[in-house]
Amino acid sequence: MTLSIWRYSHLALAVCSFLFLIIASLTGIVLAFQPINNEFQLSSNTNLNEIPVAKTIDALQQNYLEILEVKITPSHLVTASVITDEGDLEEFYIDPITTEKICDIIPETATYKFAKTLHRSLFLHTTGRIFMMLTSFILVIITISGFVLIIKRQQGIRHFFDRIINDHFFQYSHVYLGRVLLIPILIISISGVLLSVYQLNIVTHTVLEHSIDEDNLSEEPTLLVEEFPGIHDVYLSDIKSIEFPFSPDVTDFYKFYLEDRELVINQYTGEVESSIRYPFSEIAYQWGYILHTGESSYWWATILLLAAIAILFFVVSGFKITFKRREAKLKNKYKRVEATHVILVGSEGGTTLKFAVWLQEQLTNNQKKVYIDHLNNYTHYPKLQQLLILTASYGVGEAPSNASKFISKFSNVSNTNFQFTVLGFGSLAYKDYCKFAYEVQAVLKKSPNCTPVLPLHTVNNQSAESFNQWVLQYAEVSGVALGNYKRNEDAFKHSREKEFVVQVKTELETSSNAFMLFLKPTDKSKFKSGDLVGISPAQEEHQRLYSVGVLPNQELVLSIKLHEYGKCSNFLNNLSAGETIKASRIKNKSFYFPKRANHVVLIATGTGIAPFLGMVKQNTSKIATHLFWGAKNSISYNLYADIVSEALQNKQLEDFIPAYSREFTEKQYVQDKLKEKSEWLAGVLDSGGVIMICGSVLMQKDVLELLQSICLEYNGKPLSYYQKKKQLLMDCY
Ligand SMILES: Cc1cc2nc3c(=O)[nH]c(=O)nc-3n(C[C@H](O)[C@H](O)[C@H](O)COP(=O)(O)O)c2cc1C
Repeated sequence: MTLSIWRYSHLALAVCSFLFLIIASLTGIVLAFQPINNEFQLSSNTNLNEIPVAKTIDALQQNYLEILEVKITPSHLVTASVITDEGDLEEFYIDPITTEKICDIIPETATYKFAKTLHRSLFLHTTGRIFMMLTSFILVIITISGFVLIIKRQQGIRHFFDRIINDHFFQYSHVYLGRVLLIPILIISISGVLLSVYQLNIVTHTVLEHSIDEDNLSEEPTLLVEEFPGIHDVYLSDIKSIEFPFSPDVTDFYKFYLEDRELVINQYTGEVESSIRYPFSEIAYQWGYILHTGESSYWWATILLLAAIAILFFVVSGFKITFKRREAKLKNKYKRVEATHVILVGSEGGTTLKFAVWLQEQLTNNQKKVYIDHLNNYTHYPKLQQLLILTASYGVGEAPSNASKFISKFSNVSNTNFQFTVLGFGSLAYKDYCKFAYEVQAVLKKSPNCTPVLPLHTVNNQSAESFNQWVLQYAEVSGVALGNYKRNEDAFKHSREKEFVVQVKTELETSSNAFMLFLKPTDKSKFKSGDLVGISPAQEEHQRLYSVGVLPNQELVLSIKLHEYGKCSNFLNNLSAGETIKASRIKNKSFYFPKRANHVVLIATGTGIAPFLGMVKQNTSKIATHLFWGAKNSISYNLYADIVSEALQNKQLEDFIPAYSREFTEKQYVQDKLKEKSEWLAGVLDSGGVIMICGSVLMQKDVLELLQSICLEYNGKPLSYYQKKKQLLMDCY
């Protein structure tokens, strides 16, 4: 709930102000160039904090007839207003030591002037200034709410700079840049408000009143400026400007405007006749000016420039994220009161909605009267037969904002007997994997008039494969013909299809119903073990993905389970050596064998062993590698025996630990074998070792639960700690 308040305020404020933010950023980019440009054109190596101000005044008085004023610009350049020997009043940049003219003051370009007025007041005078002040203020709140959202997303301030988990480009970069530029943007916006407050005269500049006893002013002893006691430790870097005495009258003074105070100096004796510190408001204004304009430093101006560009990017990416959330619209053909099948969705980022909308379409095609809605809108459905819930988890295993009221509503609304099924969408990168879906399942299960049609099914990282597994099970129990959900093609980068020659197609191993296929690319293959290969059994058919191992001779090893009605597995099973097929590579960078690790533990069931066969064969640096493999019986092992035993002999594999579920009277699963080695596994993770899991999601779920308890018991850390450090790699389907 709190998450959505922050999110809505972040979004609502951005929507209200985005036009002004775009104007402010674009003009800010132009304005930031001025200090950078000046600095490049006139930069000198002179260090103003090494030049006593008296020395410069002395030199000026020798070189010019009369001096009116000297200014130090925020970018540390020195200008002088002087009367020249020709009697002309001129203002120019001077060398701070010789006081010779360097060049005329560079006039502001028309573009700069235009940008400045637009930036400050939109050419609308006071009204425009008020708008720009409000824009700056809104930007402060947007930045703060963004900061809170990042903390919530990263699950705590301690994890603020941790890896950003599983997201599309715009979401990822929005968070990434937000973290990097948070402080500069906060500074820009706060200082913008401050400057506007002064421009609008809400706060006025303080005029310091010096009270000097003019009757007691002395002209004795007359000293050279160099000997003035009042300024002997004042350097050019301390000064903003100096006004020179207008006449030789003792009541005309040198007026020094320093960073923190004003000094009035007797032009004869050099005594300080008055010194007044600026009030805090004036110092704050000065800082606000320097920080907002970047005029004091080339580096800061560059950061401001980047921040202004980033604000433009935030506007674009923010809208992209919002539109993505709203991409899948919930539209209904049937009314709530006539629906027999109700799909309720819990989604924050919008991806779960896509799965739900697809399911609605499939059920409608099967002549079901379907009604789809957000979980929060749960209500009475008079004809309800089946309730299908698809929900993501957020925060720390909490409900997405459109599902936060579901559990309380469920206990207050009554529906007559109905069946239900819950599908949890989540990410194993979070320690509370699909927790909200489990909560929903538990609540429904407790209710006497609800009957589950299937056990809870979870989908990691929006895996289409995993969702399709549920689709198959659901189709079977409910007797409806559902299609195959196609993954979002953007999520995976397919390369072009290429030709592969079948080297070997093994016989079908009947106890596991699996076979192996060895493919050789016709050109230079760039596959790596762990990549996926996409094969379509016929044109127009969508690709099926298989995890591949790559042998040292660049042959691809695939291990395939034959499904009775599986088009692709039958197509592949009917191949023979010498035939050519087309396939494409899908890079799977997050599932490559580590280049460096003291131990690697490989865990697979059934055909999930394929990528590991390639990995061990290419383990030339002989990293201590341990393979746990689960299957029905030892006969299933025959398919892989040659490769595994050769790797064991060559020390590319340290040990092979099989677990057979139907070999002995006592069933053994891969997690049982892992449990026997709990302490050792904890040590492997603690010392930087890597665990890789490939195979079924059901095995994956059990293994992860076990690893989680091992990590907590022995290392006092959750499994997600190691996952974030890339010590847990998974490819399960
Ligand atoms: C900030 C944030 C927090 C998340 N927290 C969890 C969590 O606690 N448990 C979980 O299983 N998944 C978590 N996820 C992953 C999402 O549930 C998962 O990506 C889901 O598919 C998103 O679906 P949606 O786009 O429909 O919201 C989180 C994702 C984000 C961005």
